[in-house]
Amino acid sequence: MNPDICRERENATFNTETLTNMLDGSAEKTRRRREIESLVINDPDFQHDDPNFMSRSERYDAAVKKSSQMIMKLRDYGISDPEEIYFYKRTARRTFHEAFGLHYTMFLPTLYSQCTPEQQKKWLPLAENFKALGTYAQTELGHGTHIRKLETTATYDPSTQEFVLNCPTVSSIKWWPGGLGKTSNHAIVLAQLYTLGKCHGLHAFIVPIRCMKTHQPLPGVTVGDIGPKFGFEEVDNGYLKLENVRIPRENMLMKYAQVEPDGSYLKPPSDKLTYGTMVFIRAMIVGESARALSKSCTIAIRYSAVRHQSELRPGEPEPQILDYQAQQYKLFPLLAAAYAFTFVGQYMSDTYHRITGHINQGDFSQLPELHALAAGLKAFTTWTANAGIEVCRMACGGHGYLCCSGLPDIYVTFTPTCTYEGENTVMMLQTARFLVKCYRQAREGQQLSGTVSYLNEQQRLQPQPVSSRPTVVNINDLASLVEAYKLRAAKLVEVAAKSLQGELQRSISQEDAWNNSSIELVRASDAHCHYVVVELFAAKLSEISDTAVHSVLNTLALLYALHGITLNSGDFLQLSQITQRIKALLVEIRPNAVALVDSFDYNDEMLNSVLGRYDGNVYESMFEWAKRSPLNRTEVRSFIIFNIIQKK
Ligand SMILES: CCCCCCCC/C=C\CCCCCCCCC/C=C/C(=O)SCCNC(=O)CCNC(=O)[C@H](O)C(C)(C)COP(=O)(O)OP(=O)(O)OC[C@H]1O[C@@H](n2cnc3c(N)ncnc32)[C@H](O)[C@@H]1OP(=O)(O)O
Ligand SMILES: Cc1cc2nc3c(=O)[nH]c(=O)nc-3n(C[C@H](O)[C@H](O)[C@H](O)COP(=O)(O)OP(=O)(O)OC[C@H]3O[C@@H](n4cnc5c(N)ncnc54)[C@H](O)[C@@H]3O)c2cc1C
Repeated sequence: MNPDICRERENATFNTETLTNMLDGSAEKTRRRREIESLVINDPDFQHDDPNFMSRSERYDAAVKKSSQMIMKLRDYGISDPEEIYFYKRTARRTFHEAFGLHYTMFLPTLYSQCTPEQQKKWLPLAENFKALGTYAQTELGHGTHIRKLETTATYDPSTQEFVLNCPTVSSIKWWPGGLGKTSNHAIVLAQLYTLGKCHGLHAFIVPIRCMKTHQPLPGVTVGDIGPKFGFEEVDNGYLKLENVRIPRENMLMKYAQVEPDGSYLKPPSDKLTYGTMVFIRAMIVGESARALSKSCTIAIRYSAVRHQSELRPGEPEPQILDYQAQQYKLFPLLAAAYAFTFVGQYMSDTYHRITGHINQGDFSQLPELHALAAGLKAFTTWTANAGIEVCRMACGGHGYLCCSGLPDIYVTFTPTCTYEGENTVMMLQTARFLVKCYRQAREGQQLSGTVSYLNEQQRLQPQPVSSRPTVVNINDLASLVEAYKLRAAKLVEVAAKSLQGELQRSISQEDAWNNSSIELVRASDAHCHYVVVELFAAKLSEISDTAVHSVLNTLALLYALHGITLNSGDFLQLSQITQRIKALLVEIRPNAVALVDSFDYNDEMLNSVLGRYDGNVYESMFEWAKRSPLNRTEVRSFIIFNIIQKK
């Protein structure tokens, strides 16, 4: 064990186990999570080669093998609780995606949420037993964001009681679905429904694409892999062209909208229910942001504790790089954000399940807020985490650029979360749409509840303009900082609403007014989400009884809030003390930095980083890893070089 890292742990002011238990929910939950993780870590079947030394095809093959092994093993262990399955899989996957990822994350959840009981009876046994292996095929070459314009059609033929599916143009070819290229034999296809000559918009259909016996593409189906990407090398994101593919009427997901045998159409209670799976994944991605950022911080902070570089004072030994204020300023606000997002992720998951419970009872009233919250927080947390991972990588200097640091893999695997499940700017604009609506309702005197209840104050504080209200009050008091964020959000929502109003007064169309105000609208959403994160962090603190853990998390929460103010200082009143206070907080966090990342409780196998190793023995491990590079298998690799040298 590296002596520096041992000393860091000895000097921590709190018990990491207590904090880990709190993050997990209880000591028992920590015990069970670790038990599940150790099933993977101690399993010789999961000691695969490092994917970085494999070709793309080898990576895909290894991912398929791993996915099928996971299915068998989960069955053997009798693990069936979704959360426990998730623990098992994320340990086995480590930083990467799994070959059957879309089956779990989108295909199955869509069947659970959008099938009738009869459809569930047919499809769930097939899907849960992996006879029907599925993906979610929505995006087309020509349209990803604007799904109302998707071109794939499903036309009902009452004479045979079938839907006929077609991708009529090149731009309508389905493009991107994970697991579509080679793995899946079924796809949930989003298509424009036509019945009795009328288009009823997007609906979801279960489409068999490959033979369940031979795995060959079915007639009318052209399907394949879209080629290498920035990351996701083990995933066969695919293309799909459907030409007159017939499926039975019962293959339309009919929990909400229905097509009767004679072709008559029954409307759903809300046409946005078809988008439900996206809301689910957006809500879950918030927690994934926390995981990617906490892993990156674990690597960068542990490494910064063992890395010595330069001189602080002449003649003295090189200090740990974690002692440089500039290094702390890079990493500790990200560490604070990782904790904040962990709590926000838990909140988002709870909120999703609570509101979905109401939706299942026929109460759709909270769907708009759920959509706005999931869209906004997905965008807010993925943007921050995405940028933060790169900061962590650069904070490790040159070694951060090596794949064995783990950071490049975390980055390339995480960065598409800013694009998939709704491109982030577009998601922020969806949240803004909800905020502006709420703002107008509040101005009309309606009482708002939930995360937007602060907009009620617009009325109370009139005629005083929001922009002239006092902002930051007490920089050492979290409640006061929450208030500052609330006022900033209220102010920026008002600015956006007024920009829209101003544009409309110039008698341009609603749509152009919206487009001309989109910078203000995105800023309003960002401020709203930032407020929600600070508020939830503060709320979490009130649940913590352990004094030492409370104290260290309070320091992190203050840092998160104050650092956010400095990044957006134009929106707050500038307070000269804030930078000084931030510096003091960095000093406070310094002795606990390693213990705070230890509390995330990533074991070495999951972290997969030579720089972030628990024992801090980074240099020995880097050398061992380098020896395994395929280029080192022979001393003379390229005979071209050999020939050149010989000619000289
Ligand atoms: C047992 C199973 C256990 C499973 C366990 C799983 C555990 C998972 C854990 C972790 C998972 C983490 C991550 C996993 C990663 C998986 C890999 C993912 C791979 C990627 C997949 C994809 O990308 S799928 C494709 C995604 N595509 C999109 O997101 C498209 C984005 N576009 C849209 O959503 C819409 O087109 C858009 C919202 C932009 C606009 O829609 P439109 O119909 O045009 O609406 P608009 O006119 O703007 O608004 C009308 C009205 O509707 C409201 N609204 C819009 N969307 C929704 C919605 N989704 N819900 C509710 N309401 C919605 C909108 O606000 C408007 O309202 P009003 O203002 O009119 O009231
Ligand atoms: C790794 C990966 C996996 C994926 N997996 C799947 C999958 O399994 N299934 C599936 O169906 N899809 C999948 N996708 C596709 C993904 O959902 C889309 O790429 C995503 O929804 C964004 O759509 P787009 O690519 O059309 O981007 P575009 O919408 O073309 O965005 C391009 C730019 O235009 C801007 N823009 C677009 N519309 C607006 C607007 N209204 N206002 C302001 N700006 C706008 C955006 O902000 C962005 O800057 C995957 C994508 C990736 C990268």
